[in-house]
Amino acid sequence: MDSIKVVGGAQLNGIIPISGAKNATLPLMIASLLTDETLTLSNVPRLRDVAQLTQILSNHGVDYSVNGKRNGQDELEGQTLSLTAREIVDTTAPYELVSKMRASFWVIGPLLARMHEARVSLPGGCAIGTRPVDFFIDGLAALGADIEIDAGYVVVKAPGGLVGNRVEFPKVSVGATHTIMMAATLAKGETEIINAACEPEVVDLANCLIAMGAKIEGAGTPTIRIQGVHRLHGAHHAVVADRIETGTYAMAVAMTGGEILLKGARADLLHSALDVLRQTGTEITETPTGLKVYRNGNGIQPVDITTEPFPGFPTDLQAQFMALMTRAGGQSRITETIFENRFMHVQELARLGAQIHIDGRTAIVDGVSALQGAPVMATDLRASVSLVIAGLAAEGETSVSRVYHLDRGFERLEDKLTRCGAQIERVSS
Ligand SMILES: CC(=O)N[C@H]1[C@@H](OP(=O)(O)OP(=O)(O)OC[C@H]2O[C@@H](n3ccc(=O)[nH]c3=O)[C@H](O)[C@@H]2O)O[C@H](CO)[C@@H](O)[C@@H]1O
Ligand SMILES: C=C(OP(=O)(O)O)C(=O)O
Repeated sequence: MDSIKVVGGAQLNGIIPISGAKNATLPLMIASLLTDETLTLSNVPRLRDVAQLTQILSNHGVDYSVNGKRNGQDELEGQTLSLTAREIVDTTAPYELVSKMRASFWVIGPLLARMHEARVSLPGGCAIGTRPVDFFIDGLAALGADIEIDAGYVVVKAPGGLVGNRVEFPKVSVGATHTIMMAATLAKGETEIINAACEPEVVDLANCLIAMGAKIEGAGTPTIRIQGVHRLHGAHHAVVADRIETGTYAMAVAMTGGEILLKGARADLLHSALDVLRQTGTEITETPTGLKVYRNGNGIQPVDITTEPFPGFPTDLQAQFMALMTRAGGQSRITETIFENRFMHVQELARLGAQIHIDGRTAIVDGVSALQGAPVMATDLRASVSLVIAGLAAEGETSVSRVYHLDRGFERLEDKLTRCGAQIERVSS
């Protein structure tokens, strides 16, 4: 199993290209199930989750082809992925495939909308909480589906097709918003989603669905209205920049010092996290090509944060921010409100000398003047990268094991950081 070795102490200077967002790419790929024509996605990141989802989609009958190329500076550009679901050959999404990735459960919406039936295993994904699927079930039932849970599978049927309705989520859910929005595009009549997720990835999916012929208004606000159509057609869509990757590298520079241009990054996708970073003493400037992030030798100021749905501080940056706060000049409080078990990085950061204690949903971090490198274990995707950020600033060598988590969501992490002066390498065993 591969591990990542980081020798801390180097500043980061240079350019980091920001990839297309994993969390937009996955629902966009799933949207290909809604049409028998080709959906072409550009700026697709090379990630384990993307490869995994192509397997799941091909099991349903989706043909796909991938093209990637290098630009003039020998920099890899995002891939172009063409997906064609001319015929759906299987409406079952099996446990062996779905258990590896939470987002694969979302195929339930398009399969039901197009084929009027689906049998989808209950999902897996990052072990950061119980992560139930009740909002999906209630939402699809509101659109007229009969639903049964059978031996770990959600079995949905709507023999006469789905019918638009009002769907109100008790709590904001990104995945349930994606799924109901996709299902509603082919339902009869109007669907209104209340308390919809406003995340940029929902807007990106809505834009792609609109390009495919869907009638959707209000994506990016808490109320989305979808007027069902008879069929969707093929389209070309470029995946939005990854705001979590952007925030992660911005925090890495805030940690090590230096100056980085995050090429292709968009400030409007992560205002709250950038505001917090500015309060820590990091300078962030918008430029025509991306975001410039700079921190000189001055210390890191402690800042309290609470994770919230967009436009609040994202839970997917909580672990990385905690890593940064381990070196702050004082105490900070980090409150996680989205997932009940998303502090697994705390005990690993402690191995590096971080001083953190947990009080319910809040982690209280007392900044230390130095971290010391040590062997640590990645527990989930964002936790893994928080250990890399801590390792970049720790004295000596940090070895992060179980990096397969990292490969789910960070494209060429070692390569991007090495080019900016970090001492980081993958060790295969
Ligand atoms: C692939 C992808 O895009 N993953 C993101 C997505 O996950 P995901 O879509 O799984 O997360 P949700 O937004 O659905 O989860 C938000 C909260 O709602 C709860 N909930 C959700 C559905 C449901 O039926 N019942 C229920 O109780 C969850 O347990 C959680 O407490 O949004 C999360 C929140 O921004 C991010 O951390 C993940 O990176
Ligand atoms: C939690 C994440 O992914 P998933 O929802 O696929 O587990 C994530 O991207 O941080």
